[in-house]
Amino acid sequence: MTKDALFSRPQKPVPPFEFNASVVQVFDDMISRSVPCYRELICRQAQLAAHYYRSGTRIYDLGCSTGNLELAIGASMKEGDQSFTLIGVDNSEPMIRVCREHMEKLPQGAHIDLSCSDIREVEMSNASVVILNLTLQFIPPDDRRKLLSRIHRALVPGGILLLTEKTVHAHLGLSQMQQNFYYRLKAENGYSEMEISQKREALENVLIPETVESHLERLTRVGFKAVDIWLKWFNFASFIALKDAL
Ligand SMILES: Nc1ncnc2c1ncn2[C@@H]1O[C@H](C[S@+](CC[C@H]([NH3+])C(=O)[O-])CC(=O)[O-])[C@@H](O)[C@H]1O
Ligand SMILES: O=C(O)C(=O)Cc1ccccc1
Repeated sequence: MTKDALFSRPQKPVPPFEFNASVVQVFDDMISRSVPCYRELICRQAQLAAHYYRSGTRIYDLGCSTGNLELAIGASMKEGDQSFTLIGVDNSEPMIRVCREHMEKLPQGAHIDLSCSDIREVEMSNASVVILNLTLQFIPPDDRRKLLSRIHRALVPGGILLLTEKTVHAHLGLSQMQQNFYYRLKAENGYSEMEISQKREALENVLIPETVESHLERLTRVGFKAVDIWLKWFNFASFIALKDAL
């Protein structure tokens, strides 16, 4: 795994963050050192996907990156010896290229289609599971409700959305405390003050977090009947939203 040192040297100015070939090359190191509980997120969301998957339907992984969830879902399904159909979508061509290489490791029975597209444009239907794992935060806020509404419509009865996001808190003091603990985690994971500061600048207006309350309100408004927060770490939250209350 290539170590992420993309922000270790001074950049003047720091360019806006993008999922280009340089980021893809260090992505697995970057995300595992920058997202708290990342391995837990991958493992449990894969198990949840296997639990709720219905034969004859689809799983959509929106913002699939290098395919970590695809591989974990394959492993979880293998336990139940299920074949499944998964559509992975990402608009970064280098990401999809690496994801395609990783799909070679999937067990028999996995039917994976990868699409290099914008998730706001992708057609979705007959889904029992849709996953937005750290992706909605990169979608302009004005486009988020329409996307979530399309996801809700694409789900079959009993279908679920798994949504994980970086968040902010409505109370300024709590928000600052959460951010301080987050930057402490990054420092504990080996990032320098310069890397933390330059990454923050690069993500300004690129990664736009919202409050937990905003996510809950929007999920209910687009029609999800039951929502739970199954994991939370300071300024990161993972939601499971059920299309029906059953
Ligand atoms: N409009 C868009 N359309 C399609 N893809 C997009 C768009 N905007 C961003 N992306 C893609 O969304 C992904 C966000 S990373 C997801 C991690 C992954 N889910 C994982 O489980 O490892 C999260 C992170 O790096 O913090 C990147 O691959 C982008 O190219
Ligand atoms: O929010 C941050 O400071 C991050 O570093 C999150 C992140 C992780 C991986 C790619 C892009 C952003």
